[in-house]
Formats: sequence, structure tokens, C-alpha cells
Amino acid sequence: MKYFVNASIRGKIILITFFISLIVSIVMTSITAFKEFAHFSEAFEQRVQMEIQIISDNIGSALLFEDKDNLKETVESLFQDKAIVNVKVYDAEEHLFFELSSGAENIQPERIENIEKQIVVDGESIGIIRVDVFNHNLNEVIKNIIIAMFLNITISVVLAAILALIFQRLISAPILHLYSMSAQVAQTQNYGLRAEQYSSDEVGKLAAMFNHMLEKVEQRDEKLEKLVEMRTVELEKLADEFRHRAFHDSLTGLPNRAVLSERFTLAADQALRRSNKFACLLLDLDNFKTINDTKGHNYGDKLLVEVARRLKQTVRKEDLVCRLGGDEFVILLVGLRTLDALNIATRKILNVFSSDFYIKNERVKTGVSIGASLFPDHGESLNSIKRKADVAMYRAKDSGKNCFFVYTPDMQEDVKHRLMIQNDLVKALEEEQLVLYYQPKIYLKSNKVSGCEVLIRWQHPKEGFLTPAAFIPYAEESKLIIQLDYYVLRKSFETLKNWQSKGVSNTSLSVNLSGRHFTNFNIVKVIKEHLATYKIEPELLEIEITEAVLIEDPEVAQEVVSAIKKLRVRLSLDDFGTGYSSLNYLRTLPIDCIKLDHSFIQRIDISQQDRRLIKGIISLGKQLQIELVAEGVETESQLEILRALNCDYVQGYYFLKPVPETEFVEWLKRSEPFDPAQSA
Ligand SMILES: Nc1nc2c(ncn2[C@@H]2O[C@@H]3COP(=O)(O)O[C@H]4[C@@H](O)[C@H](n5cnc6c(=O)[nH]c(N)nc65)O[C@@H]4COP(=O)(O)O[C@H]3[C@H]2O)c(=O)[nH]1
Repeated sequence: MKYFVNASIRGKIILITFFISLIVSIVMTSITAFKEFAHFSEAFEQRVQMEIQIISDNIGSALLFEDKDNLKETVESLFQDKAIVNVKVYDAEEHLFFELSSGAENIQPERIENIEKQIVVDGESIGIIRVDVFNHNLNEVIKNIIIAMFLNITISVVLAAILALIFQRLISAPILHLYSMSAQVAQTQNYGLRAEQYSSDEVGKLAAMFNHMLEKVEQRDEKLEKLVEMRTVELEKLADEFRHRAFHDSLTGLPNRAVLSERFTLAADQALRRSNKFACLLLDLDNFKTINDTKGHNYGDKLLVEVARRLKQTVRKEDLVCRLGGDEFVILLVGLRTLDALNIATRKILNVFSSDFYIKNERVKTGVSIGASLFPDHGESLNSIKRKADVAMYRAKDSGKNCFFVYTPDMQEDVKHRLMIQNDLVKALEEEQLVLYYQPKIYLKSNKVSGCEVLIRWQHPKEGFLTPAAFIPYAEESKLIIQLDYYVLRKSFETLKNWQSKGVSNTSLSVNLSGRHFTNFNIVKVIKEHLATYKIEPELLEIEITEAVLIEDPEVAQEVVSAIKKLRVRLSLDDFGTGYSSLNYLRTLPIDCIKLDHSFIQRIDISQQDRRLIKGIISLGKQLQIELVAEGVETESQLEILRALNCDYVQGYYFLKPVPETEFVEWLKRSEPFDPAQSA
């Protein structure tokens, strides 16, 4: 039973078919054999009965007349049938009257049957005949039946086996095929396989369902594969992006600091192996901050992208251009054999900036200051090489920008000097080494001094007398400019108070403020406090601002400027004409006055174009009710041209160079109202 339970379907079908066929054939054969045997026995008995009946009918008279010879003769005819072995005849009193035996051998006494019949004459029984019968053929018949049964069963077994095989083919083969397909699918994960559909019965339907299921799984797999493929592509893209972001500047797409450090190491190894040099160039765009803040960050970004594109196009493939942030670019020029090669490459880079840039359909010009240092001459690590390039770049900036310098050890002195100035400036502010100088501003219509500009000077203990150019840029760099301007502002209020109390003059003072003040409202607070403390009419103070006020946060800067204006302090826009969108400022900033840069005035008597420009600015100022001061007037002809152009105010060496307070007051007393003839 256990074997059957564990057997395969195929085995089960074979076994069931075989045994059913076998049992059926045995039962059928047995029934047939039994019927055959019964039929044979019945026929035998009928025959013998008939024979005995005939004899009993014929021996009546012989028994009646006790004629034994006749009886013997009649009875002997019975022995023609080999089955009859003994005949006994009894009279009416049942006494044995006659007996006769056939004499047959091989008789098995236990299988002898007795048949008896009444001997009737004229309807009256006169005796009995008893016959012993032995069926000789019975063994033969049984043997034949057994042989027939054996043959039947053998044929049945063979037929059952054939049938079982056919059945299993018909029933189990499709199931087994399904089984082997599912095993194959499970093993290979190939959902493209399909099972044969041999029939339309349940197994056939199962195969169809199985195929349908495979199709669904295949479709789902395909979808899943596509999805996975898409996700993989997305992930790869993302990974690429992250990789790119990790090594590139997101704005310009140029390599970043990480790549620079990697490429520096490579370039250094290569240079040492090949005994050549490579250069590290540090580039800083001139006036980028002003462009960025006047035109907007988006504009500045576009300019940086264009600069990056031009730089990349200019250098060789093996060189590296990267952006470190802001407007700071670094270029590694590799494989340099001579200093000439560096000069040529750097000039090419400078040339990139000689043609104007076109951003948002607007033309813009920017220069670049380049500092260069060489590996291994100026250092062996990226830091030291970059520091040296930085020093050289400062030299380029100090030297009027848009030029390049290769680092030399003496430049280190510049750095030391800068640091020294910055350190000393802290002390200078504490010890009041800074002195205010004054330069008059003359109102041309009345030839009267209307005010003066306060300009700082430094009596340095070691360096001697310093003009702003020697320390203001360093103060700007270190933010010391804030303290410096507060110092100048306080001193200017003291001067105004002093002049007022001594009745010197009602002259206004113009104080320069760095753009750094315009990121918060602290300066407004300071001015307000001073106005209250020194009790000075706000109109006597003029604040000179440049476009640089808008450098860090233009919106806040506008608000700070407006807040100063609300205090009724005058505002003037300094260095007008050197910036980028000065005309736009005239509308947005609440200014009272424009100070035309002296670079315009210097060419006024030789350049008709400059004259036209100044005329245009003056008439624009008049329309906007903004006064105009021409700075840097050095000659009479310049003064006359400005007068003819209807300029409001003038300032310059022609009248007076910036001088200390006492000198200025004396000059003031001497020259009121100002007589141009005396000044010459
Ligand atoms: N060639 C020539 N130059 C003339 C003539 N007339 C005047 N100047 C010079 O022109 C500059 C005018 O000042 P700025 O444009 O405000 O330019 C100033 C101003 O931007 C800055 N500065 C001066 N004092 C201060 C200060 O207290 N605070 C701040 N933040 N900046 C200051 O330093 C700059 C330079 O000041 P200075 O050297 O005093 O230079 C002054 C002045 O001496 C002339 O006829 N010809």
C-alpha cells in the first residue's frame, strides 16, 4: 500500500489498470469455467439417467419372470457407456436379485455416484435398479478448464499490461509532460517555455491554464525587467550625476577642487619623472563682484559659464581648468619646458578677455588678474603652489588688473606688507594715527565752496605718510574698513561741530563709505546717533557711495541707502562712469548728486566724445533733479568746459589738493568766495 501511495501517477495507472484487468479476467474465466463444468456434469447426468431409464423400462418382465439371462443381456448393454461401472437390481422386497459389474479399472471409489430408478410394470413398482456411475472424463475436463483458465489469465495479463501502458500514455503522459515543463521552468526560470496541449480534457485545460499562467508571469517579468532596466538606468544616471557633482562645479561643469588635487599629484609625478615643470595659474575676474551685483546673480552666473567655456577652449587638452568658487579659476598648465611657454600660454588666456562678452544680448567687458607659480620651483604641494600663485595674483591686481605675474620670492614681501598694514591699522585706529584731509567742492554758479570731501590719510610710525591707496584696499579685505569708516564718520561730526561752534563755515562734509556697510542697518543707527549727539543739521552731511554698495545684497543695500536718505542726509554716487549700470542706479537709488570720475575730466579737453558724454549725463541729471560734481579738475580749460556744459560743482587739484583741517580752514577763509583767477 505504501508503495502504491508513493508510486508515480504513471505507476498507479499501470498498477490499477493491470490489477483491474487481471481481477476481471480471473473472475470472468472462473465463471466461464464453472459454467462449463456445470454444463458438462449436467449433460453427463442426463445421459446416464436416460440410459438407466431405458434399461429399467426393459428389465421389468425379466425381473417379473426372474429371467436372469435376459436381465444380464439387457443390463450388459448399459456397459457400453464407460461411465457405468456396476448395476444392481432389487426385487419388490428390496432383495438383491441381480448384480453385474463392468470390470473397469482405475476407478476411484470416492467419486462413484449412485443412481437408482424404480422398475415399473403396468404402473406398479416391482423392483429397483441401482447403478454405480464413475465419470472418467471429469479429470480431463477439469484439466482442460484449468489450462483454458491459465491461458485466459495469461492473455489477460498481457492485454492488461498493454492496456495499462496505453492508458498511462493517454492519461499520464500529458500530466508528466506538464510536470516536466514546470520542473524545467522552475530550473531554468525561462517563462517563455510552453506546454503541449494534447487534448481538450481536464489535463488539456490544465496545460492551457499552465501556459496562460506562464504567459502572465512572462509579461509580468518583462514589465518588471523593463522597470528594473529603467530604474537601473535612472540609478546609473543618478550615480553618474553624483559622481559628476562630486568632481565638478555645478555651474560651469568644470572640474572642482577634488579633481585639482588629484591632477596636481599626477602632474607632479609626471613632472618629476620627465624633469619638466608645470604651472599653477590662479585667475580672478576683475570687477566681477560689481557686474554680479549690478546685473544680477543670474547674469553673473552666465558670464562665469562663458568665461569657463572660453578658458577651456584656450588651453590644451592635457591642461586642467577648474573653478574653485566665485570668480576664482585655477589652471594647471602641464609639460612646460621653458618660462617662455608659460608666458605664451598665459598671454593666450589673457587674450580670452580682450574681446567683449555677450550675455543676455548685452555687451559686457571683464578683465582677469592672473598669478602663476611653478612646480617644483615654488613649492611641492598643491597648497604651497596655490599660495604662491595667490601672492602673484595679488600683485597682478595691485598692478592695475588684467595682467599676469609669475611668483617671485620678493612678492612674499607683498604678503608680509599687507599683513603688516592690516595689523598696524588696528593700532592706528586705537591710537588715532589716521588723519582727515579735506578737499573743497565748488558750486560753479556762485563760485562758492559749498562743501568738502573728507579723505583719510595715515601717518604711519614706520612707513610714513600713507594715502588711501596704500591701506584702504587692505582694510576692505579684512573688514577693518568698517571701523575705519566709523572713525572717519565720528571725526567728521567732530569737525562739523567744531566749525559750527567757531563759526568757521556752514560747509557740508562728504564722507566716503565702503560698500561693506550696506548689508545691515548698523550704519543708519550710527549716523542717527551722531546727528543727535553732535546736533548737526542732516543736510550738512553727505555720504558718498559707489556701485559697490550693492555688492553683497542689493535689496538690503537699497533699503539701507533709503534709510540714510530718510534721515535727510545727502547722498552722492561716487566714481560715476567707472561702473556698469550707473544710469540704472540714477533711478533706483535716492541720490542727490553724481560725482563724475576724474578719468572723464582728464580727457574732457581732448576728447569730444567724452565732452558729449558728460553733456548727456549733465542733462540727464537735470531731468532727474540730480546735481553733478566733476572730480579731478586740474586745469582751467577743464573748468571752463565744465562750466560751459552747465556742470553744477567741481572739485580737484586746480582748486586745492586734499589738506589737513587747519590748512583747509585757512584756505577757506582766504578764498571765499572762490576766485578762479587766484587759484591758477
Ligand atoms: N589725479 C587727481 N586726483 C584728485 C584730484 N582731486 C582730487 N583727487 C583725488 O581723488 C580722490 C577722490 O576721492 P574718491 O574718488 O572718493 O576716492 C577715494 C575714496 O574712494 C577712498 N577714500 C578716501 N578716504 C576714505 C575714507 O575715509 N573711507 C573710505 N571708505 N574710503 C576713502 O580712497 C580714494 C582715494 O582717495 P585719495 O587718494 O585721497 O584721492 C582722492 C583725491 O585726492 C585731481 O585733481 N587729480
